[in-house]
Amino acid sequence: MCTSALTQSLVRRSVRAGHVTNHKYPHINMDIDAINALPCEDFVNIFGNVVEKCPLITAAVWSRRPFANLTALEAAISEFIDALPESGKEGILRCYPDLAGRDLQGDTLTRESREEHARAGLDALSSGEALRMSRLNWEYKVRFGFPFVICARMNDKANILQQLTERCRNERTVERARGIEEVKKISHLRLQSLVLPDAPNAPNKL
Ligand SMILES: NC(=O)N[C@H]1NC(=O)NC1=O
Repeated sequence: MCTSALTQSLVRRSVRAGHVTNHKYPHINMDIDAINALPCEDFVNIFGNVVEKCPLITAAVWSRRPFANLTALEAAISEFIDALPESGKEGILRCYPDLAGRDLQGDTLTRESREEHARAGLDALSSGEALRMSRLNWEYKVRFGFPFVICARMNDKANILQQLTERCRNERTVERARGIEEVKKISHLRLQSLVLPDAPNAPNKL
């Protein structure tokens, strides 16, 4: 297991209701004070995939400590994203894998994304659904130059297919903003499940 996966697994196992010992730091509790005290490397190991494959955002936000609470940490991530030029926002969208795409088939999704796919039933599509999803994802990407992004944990596969069909008809600026809204929803749930693993939407409830 790589350091990042190990740290995340330790934190998931050891953090309960935001106040239980983190095994990597036996002397501290992983409440907001403990999060604020993390060195950058560990902060990034734990929170680096809150925005998919964008640990740079986590490393940048680390310098905004101390955070009053988890909401403040989430707000710092959102503000960082909002301050990016449009090309930066599109870059973030391009870091997300296609839903039910090549990474799912090749088992190369990140842990978070794999759990989100499973939550929406995207790992169990019929061949007809898989074909439709693949065509629409391709059509969307050709039209906009970035992949369709939606918070899978807040939708089921039927809903995702419907949204994908409808959103293909939008203007590029509308879709860029819409995609970033979805990125923030995904980040919110990822943060919650890291720090509050007993939350109703946490992946360990699968
Ligand atoms: N393309 C896309 O929306 N991907 C993502 N959505 C989600 O909830 N997890 C992802 O990886």
